[in-house]
Amino acid sequence: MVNETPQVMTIAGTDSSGGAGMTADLNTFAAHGIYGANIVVSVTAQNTLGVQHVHMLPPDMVMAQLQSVADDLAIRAVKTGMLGDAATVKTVAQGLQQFNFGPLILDPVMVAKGGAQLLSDEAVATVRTTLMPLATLITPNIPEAEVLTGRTIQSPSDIMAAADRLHSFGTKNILIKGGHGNAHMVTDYVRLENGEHFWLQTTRFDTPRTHGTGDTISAAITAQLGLGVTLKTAIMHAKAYVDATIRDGIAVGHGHGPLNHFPKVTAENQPEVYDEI
Ligand SMILES: Nc1ncnc2c1ncn2[C@@H]1O[C@H](COP(=O)(O)OP(=O)(O)O)[C@@H](O)[C@H]1O
Ligand SMILES: Cc1ncc(COP(=O)(O)OP(=O)(O)O)c(N)n1
Repeated sequence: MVNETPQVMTIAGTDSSGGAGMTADLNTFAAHGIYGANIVVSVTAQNTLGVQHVHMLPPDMVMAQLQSVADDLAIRAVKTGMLGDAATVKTVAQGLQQFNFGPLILDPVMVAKGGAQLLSDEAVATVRTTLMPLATLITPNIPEAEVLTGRTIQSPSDIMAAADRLHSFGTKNILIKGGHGNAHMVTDYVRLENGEHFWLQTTRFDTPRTHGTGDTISAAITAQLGLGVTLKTAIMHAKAYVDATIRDGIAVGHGHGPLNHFPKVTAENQPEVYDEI
């Protein structure tokens, strides 16, 4: 008898250039040796220069995909990426309550690196009220954390206050990603359900080839959870992995280029961990 292959799932939009969204998620799952199911909510015409067109799938088609997977597969962890609009957010929340797909990693994708809006303004409140209470972990970047909390973030204490506020919306664990800006170091902040909190710091790579970093770290966490590690270990592995995907880069396109989802991970990729910064 063959042991069941571990399975995880992404609920996201496609990226025709293959760098972000569902492709980044599936490549990340494959790089971790875990099987990935995929629920498509939107199709984007997109390249490394920007997003040219977005087509949302009807909510009943999203629900039909969720039903099909639930009827047959054994999903151990699920992540959401680009969800686009309030109707889709509501449908996904309904599906996640109806079916058991394991822990939810909520990547609240709002704006692509090129500036295109990937979540409508009215959908932000829906994410807050319907998905955040279901999520095991939310992974906003700084601008997304500002929108979700309604507060400006300018300092480490602002980041910690934002994490507390995000926690008050019902999400158990928080990872605020620090890729935006141009400081010499990139610093992510983690606040866990047990009250533990710490900063993860790595050297910033001075490169435009960072398309899909947010998708990739959240997919790596999802993959690790599917493989059975603790959330803290999953976050540490995922941080080292995303660092390697940038460090061991590839040259594709003329703008914000994609990552190398099959990189060499070395000791250099391990983040420094600080209780305070
Ligand atoms: N230039 C960079 N060098 C090193 N790490 C980066 C760089 N840009 C982003 N990261 C890391 O990639 C992950 C995703 O961060 P971020 O870019 O803020 O997310 P998003 O893609 O959602 O905007 C974080 O762990 C962040 O620290
Ligand atoms: C279809 C789709 N989904 C998500 C994104 C944004 O991905 P993210 O990982 O947040 O990365 P950047 O584009 O900001 O690097 C996208 N562009 N398209």
